[in-house]
Amino acid sequence: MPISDRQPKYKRILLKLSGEALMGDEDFGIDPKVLDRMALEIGQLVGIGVQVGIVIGGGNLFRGASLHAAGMDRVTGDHMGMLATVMNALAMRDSLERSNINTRVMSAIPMSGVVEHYDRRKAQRYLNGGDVVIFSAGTGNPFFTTDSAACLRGIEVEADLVLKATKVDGVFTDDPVKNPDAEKFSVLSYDEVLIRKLGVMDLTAICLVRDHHMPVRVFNMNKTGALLNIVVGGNDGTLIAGGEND
Ligand SMILES: Nc1ncnc2c1ncn2[C@@H]1O[C@H](COP(=O)(O)OP(=O)(O)O)[C@@H](O)[C@H]1O
Ligand SMILES: O=c1ccn([C@@H]2O[C@H](COP(=O)(O)OP(=O)(O)O)[C@@H](O)[C@H]2O)c(=O)[nH]1
Repeated sequence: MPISDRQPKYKRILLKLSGEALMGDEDFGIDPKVLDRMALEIGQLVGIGVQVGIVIGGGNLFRGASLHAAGMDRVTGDHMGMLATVMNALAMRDSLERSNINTRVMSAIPMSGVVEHYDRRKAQRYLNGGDVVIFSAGTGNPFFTTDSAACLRGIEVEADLVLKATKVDGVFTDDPVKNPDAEKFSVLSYDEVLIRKLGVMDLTAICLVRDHHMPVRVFNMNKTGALLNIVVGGNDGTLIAGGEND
């Protein structure tokens, strides 16, 4: 049976796309080819009835910590980083809508006339109606990351799973980009991620999902079809879930 004919395992997911993933092979900015490929894969989920929320990062444009390292005030840098995520969200919406996928962009920072202000109940209504909802501007607060925003929004809108799309195949014993001997985990508890200091997500995000029992799957977005496969019950990447409190 083709995957696209299979029943989804999850009704509602929250997909975290890093800003860097949108760069493709470029050093900065957005590669429209990458956006269109992502739109195609997201459209496959919508096509089998999965409700999709998305949080996009901004690391392809600005990161507060890097701007601060270069001398800028940290909060100003974080504001720039959050605005960068809104630009990415607009580009993603454009690509999704060109693929005939109804898409809403909400922002944690009010931006009247450009995008809607984030409203949880409205977001849930849009998701129930089959629209893709992109949650932009992170949490709206400095000193947080879009990984934390993805976990927060996933918990708030009662997603069944947070999916973190990365450039690597999952969570490893060490950064696989730097250490070719690193080994991949198929399943990990939240506490193992914290105790082993596995750097794939920041600690704030991991603590949040642990406290609210939200499962997270880390997977490689460059593998065509991996996203759809996971949503129909496949085991691509690494599942972070469970532990003593579950
Ligand atoms: N233990 C680990 N397992 C997997 N990836 C790790 C680990 N430690 C660090 N990383 C790095 O984390 C990155 C994934 O995080 P991501 O949010 O996509 O990147 P970034 O933080 O650069 O935006 C991977 O590209 C990988 O290089
Ligand atoms: O709740 C948030 C989310 C993001 N950011 C800022 O936005 C930047 C871009 O987000 P992130 O680094 O998480 O993007 P990604 O790594 O996913 O591309 C961050 O570096 C922060 O400066 C922030 O201040 N608060």
